[in-house]
Amino acid sequence: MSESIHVAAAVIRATDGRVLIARRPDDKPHGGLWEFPGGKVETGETVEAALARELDEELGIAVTVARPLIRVTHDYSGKRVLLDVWEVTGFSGAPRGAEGQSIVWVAPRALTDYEFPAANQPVVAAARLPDRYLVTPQDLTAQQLLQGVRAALDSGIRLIQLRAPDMFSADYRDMAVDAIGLCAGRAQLMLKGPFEWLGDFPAAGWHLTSTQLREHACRGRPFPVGRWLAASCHDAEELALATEMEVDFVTLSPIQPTRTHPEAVPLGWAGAAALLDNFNRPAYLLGGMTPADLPQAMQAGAQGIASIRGLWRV
Ligand SMILES: Nc1nc2c([nH]c(=O)n2[C@@H]2O[C@H](COP(=O)(O)OP(=O)(O)OP(=O)(O)O)[C@@H](O)[C@H]2O)c(=O)[nH]1
Ligand SMILES: [Mg+2]
Repeated sequence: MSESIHVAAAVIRATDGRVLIARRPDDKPHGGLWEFPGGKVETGETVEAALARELDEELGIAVTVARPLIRVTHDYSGKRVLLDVWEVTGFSGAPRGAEGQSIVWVAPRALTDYEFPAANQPVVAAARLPDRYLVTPQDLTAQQLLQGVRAALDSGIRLIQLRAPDMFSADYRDMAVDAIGLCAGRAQLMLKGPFEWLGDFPAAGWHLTSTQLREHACRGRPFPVGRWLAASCHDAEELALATEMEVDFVTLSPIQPTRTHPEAVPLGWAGAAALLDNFNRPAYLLGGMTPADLPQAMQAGAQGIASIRGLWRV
């Protein structure tokens, strides 16, 4: 396989959450499309150094805080590009189009209104997703669950999976309607349930079990891009199925031993990092994770952490 071109790119985030994008000059490859500022890593240069140099050259800013966000490999008709994307949350200077390019600050959900090069779809997903994914605990009443969801929203949680494997279907469906109402405009709710329910909750995203993934992956995405689709993965084979099904993001588990699945063999940090190295979409590490694990999860190539006990406040 040919060497890929290593590119450092930045999702630059303002304190209000908006993201900076730039329009590629007409005379460059993918001219006229929008991009995350950045450019090619030079020989002997670290990615972080390349990122700092490119953002100085292209925008006239100096990076002070950055974290790895996502690495995406893409094949542009024979030319392989490795987009090494960092989230920049601290910088000095006021960004300007130093090479004459237009720049614009965009709310994360509005990023989908802009046209990016083909490699960027998972990068746009990563830029829109938070670093914490709350999964609700089992063995609670609907009232306890909704109270916990309210508390989570107040604590800043923006992505929630309504998991209640022991609840009767009718009760789960009623609770889902209430949870969708609570989350409206504040957080993205992901539901879990049979495929037959997909059409019943259009405001909610869908989180597939690994069993559903194995069963349905060959048929591709069950609904178009624009509504969030996620899947639970545990190994390379399931990650490959998630790619085949074109999910927007995954959970990868278990990282550490957990009470929910005591029989499962943990992947460990190194195992997770190795799996994510060959995976091109945002992934949340799950299994014994707490917010204190966020830096290490990001170093392992993850979007962040997913957790039940580590993020549940009541
Ligand atoms: N910076 C950047 N490059 C991207 C993105 N998406 C994407 O496919 N690319 C591709 O990555 C490669 C790097 O491009 P670049 O043109 O920014 O490189 P550069 O700043 O070093 O420019 P130069 O070659 O004119 O010196 C190009 O093939 C470009 O199309 C993106 O979001 N940001
Ligand atoms: Mg560039």
